[in-house]
Amino acid sequence: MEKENRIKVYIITGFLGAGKTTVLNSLLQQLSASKNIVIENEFGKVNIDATLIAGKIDNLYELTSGCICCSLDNELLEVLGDVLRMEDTPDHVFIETTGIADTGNIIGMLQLPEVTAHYELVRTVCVVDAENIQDRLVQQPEPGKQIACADVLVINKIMALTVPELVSVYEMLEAINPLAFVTATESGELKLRDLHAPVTRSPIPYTPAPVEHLHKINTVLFTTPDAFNLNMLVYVLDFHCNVYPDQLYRIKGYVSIQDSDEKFLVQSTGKYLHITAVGSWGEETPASTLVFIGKDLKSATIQRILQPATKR
Ligand SMILES: Nc1nc2c(ncn2[C@@H]2O[C@H](COP(=O)(O)OP(=O)(O)OP(=O)(O)O)[C@@H](O)[C@H]2O)c(=O)[nH]1
Repeated sequence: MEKENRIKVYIITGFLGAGKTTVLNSLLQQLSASKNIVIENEFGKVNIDATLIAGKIDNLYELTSGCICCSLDNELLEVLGDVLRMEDTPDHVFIETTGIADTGNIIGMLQLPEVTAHYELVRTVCVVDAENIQDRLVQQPEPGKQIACADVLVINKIMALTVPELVSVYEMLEAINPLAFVTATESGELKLRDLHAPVTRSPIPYTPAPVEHLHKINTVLFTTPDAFNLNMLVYVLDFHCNVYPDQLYRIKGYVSIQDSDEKFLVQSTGKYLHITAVGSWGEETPASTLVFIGKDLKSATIQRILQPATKR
C-alpha cells in the first residue's frame, strides 16, 4: 500500500472512567462523512462500552478476551488483518484501550513492519479525569504510562475544578509528557483540529509484556435476573463508591428496576454515581449486569453488598 493511502489509526487511552468512550463519540460525530471502524477492548468479559458508542461507525470489533496490551493471542493484529480483507477498507480505525492498558505496548504493535505497511498510527490520545488523576497517579502505575506515551492529552471533566487546580493538573501532565499537545474540556469533546495539533514524538520500542496479567486491578461481574430496588441500589453503590474510592474505581452496566419497564444504565467513576433510565428493553429479557473494576475486589463481597438491594 502507498504510504499516503495507509489506513489512519488513532488510539484512545486513559484510566478507568476517564471519558475515553465520550471522547471517541465526539470524534466519530465529527467524522460522520468517513468510513470509521472502532476496536473496543474491554477489561472483563462483558463489553458495556460497545453499547455506549453513539457516533457513526461502519464496524465495531469487541475484544474481550483480555487486555490487548499484554495478551499473547494477538487479537488486535488479527482484527487489523481482517480489516484489510474488507471489500471497502475504512478511512479511520479507532482503538479504545482498556482503562488499565499499557499503551506503549499497543503503540509498539502498530509499529511492527507488517502493520506499518498498511496502517499509519496518526495520534495516541490520552483522556485524563481532571478530578482524580492526581490520586490515581499515586495509586497505580498505568495512568502515568498512558500519559507518557500520548500525543494528545485531553483533560476531561474540568467543571469540578477551580482554576488553580486545573493549572496544577496541567503542570503535572506537562512534567510527565512535555511533548504532548494538551487540551481541556468540560464535556469530553475533542476537536479534530486539536486531535491533529502538531506534536513531537519519541519512538517507542515494542517490548511485549509477559503473558501473566501485569495489572493489579481486577474485575467482578455481577448478574441477576432479579430487579433492583432503585433507592437501595443507589444507597449501597453510592456508599461504597464514597467509602472505598481507593479500592473501587469503576462500576458500569445495565440494571432492571422494580416496578419499571425501563432499562437503567449505571456508571460510576471515583465517588460519582449516575443511574439513568435509557429506554425500553425492547426484545431483551430484563436482567441486571454490573461490572465492578478495582483493586482486590472479591466476588463474594459484591454479592453480599448487592443482594439486599434486590429485596422489595
Ligand atoms: N462531568 C463529566 N462527565 C463525563 C465527561 N466525560 C465522561 N463523563 C462521564 O464519566 C463516565 C465515564 O465516561 P466514559 O466515556 O464511559 O469513560 P471511559 O474512559 O470510556 O470508561 P472505561 O472504558 O470504563 O474505562 C460516564 O458516566 C460519563 O457520563 C465529562 O466531560 N464531564
